[in-house]
Amino acid sequence: MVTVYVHSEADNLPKKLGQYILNQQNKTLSRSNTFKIAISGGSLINVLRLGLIENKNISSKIKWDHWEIYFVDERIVPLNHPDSNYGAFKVAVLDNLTNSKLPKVFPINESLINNNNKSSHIKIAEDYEKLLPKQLDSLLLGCGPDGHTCSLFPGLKHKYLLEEQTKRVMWCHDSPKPPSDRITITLPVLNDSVEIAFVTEGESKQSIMHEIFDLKDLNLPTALINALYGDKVTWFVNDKAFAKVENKDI
Ligand SMILES: O=C1O[C@H](COP(=O)(O)O)[C@@H](O)[C@H](O)[C@H]1O
Repeated sequence: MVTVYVHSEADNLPKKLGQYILNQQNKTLSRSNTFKIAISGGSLINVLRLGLIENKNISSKIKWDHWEIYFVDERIVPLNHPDSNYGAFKVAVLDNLTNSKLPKVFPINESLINNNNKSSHIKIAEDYEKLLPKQLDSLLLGCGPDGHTCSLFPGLKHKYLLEEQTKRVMWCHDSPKPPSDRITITLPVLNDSVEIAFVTEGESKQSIMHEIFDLKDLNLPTALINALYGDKVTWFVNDKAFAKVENKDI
């Protein structure tokens, strides 16, 4: 069963998420030297800045030099492009790390980008798959208003991504949300990970939260992940996003 934390403004969702990540870090580093985490783009990035950089109580306890940071999905654009998930994370978080204890960060190989070239897109996905460890300690995911997460989109056109059982990273083409070409992790990576957290805020997510938590529509990648991996899934949502969910006793 999934765990859901619903936060009001005063509860401070970024602080709660920061505390959760810190606990994951400490738990992992008590048995290993490296904390391997994969993050999303979109609205999550600003929550990470607030929770891990601005919150000094938490930031002082983050052992960045023991972190390996990967991306659950990435748009196939140069790393300094405004649509790059790595680029957004760099500006919001990495550029604020002032001491020498920096994490190892694994962006896509931008030298492989060759515009509109199908085989180069596939190569970028294959190259990223080689970088990914067998097991990630923590996955931090977003949820789009259409129920997508990573670049796993609902609908027949993108079913090939959700159905993939072998490849761990795939090229997502014709993304309904621009940019059109992306790479994304697939379900085997979610299956192998230790913990999964979703972060969702705002009114624009109200309808989709109802579809995920009340209707449990398994055509939605997010609802499917709840059903498949519920025991290791935690949702951090704010009260605005959760306002239309009827079954609040999850
Ligand atoms: O395109 C993307 O969207 C999702 C959701 O973003 P959000 O801004 O609605 O939270 C994000 O998780 C994913 O990484 C990103 O590439």
